[in-house]
Amino acid sequence: MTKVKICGLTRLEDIKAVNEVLPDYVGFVFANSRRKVSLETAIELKKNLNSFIKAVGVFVNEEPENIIRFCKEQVIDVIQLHGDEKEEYILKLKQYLGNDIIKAVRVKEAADINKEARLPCDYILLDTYREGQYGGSGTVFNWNLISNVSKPFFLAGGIYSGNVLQAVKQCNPYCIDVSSGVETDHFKDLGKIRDLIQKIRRT
Ligand SMILES: O=C(O)c1ccccc1N[C@@H]1O[C@H](COP(=O)(O)O)[C@@H](O)[C@H]1O
Repeated sequence: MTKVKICGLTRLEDIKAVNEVLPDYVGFVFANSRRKVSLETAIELKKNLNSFIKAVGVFVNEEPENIIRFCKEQVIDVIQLHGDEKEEYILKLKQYLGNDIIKAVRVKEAADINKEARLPCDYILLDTYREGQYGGSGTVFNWNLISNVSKPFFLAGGIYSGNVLQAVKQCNPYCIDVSSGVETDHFKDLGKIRDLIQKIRRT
């Protein structure tokens, strides 16, 4: 079954919401964003998170030493690199950490996808390219650009309960990744999260 990641949790009530519906992953954004959380907040959120849910740390061009520190604090289980990180950067993290690594690709053209899939990461994440913004755009990209991806991939960018079934059917991702599409007035909305997860799990 297609897995689900709910990204950009910031409050204890978000944690209570996901504990009810058990997505496979949740994301804590440590990059510049209105969803950014501090290490201290993330520690508190993770303490209250159901242990079946994996916590993903979302970073953009972060110092590797900080990522290593966050992993050692056991705040995150999986690392999501959503910036311009290259092969040497990923290899450096791999040298010190056993955590799975997801590398985001902001897709402009089909060739971008398998170029990034050759990086020494465990998964890639396909997201919308938007000038001047690394992620959380709430915008869909052209899914027709996806074909024969050589690694399991997360599909992100503007997914919500109204297009998630089409996304699963057309793209067959390993995991659906959603942030803006399960928010109301910039905060996570349990009704929207529940609706999305129910739709995926009925497929
Ligand atoms: O969510 C953010 O604010 C964010 C900031 C910087 C990098 C990545 C970010 N989130 C990731 O963006 C995608 C798509 O989100 P959306 O559903 O279109 O809002 C997702 O992978 C988030 O992990």
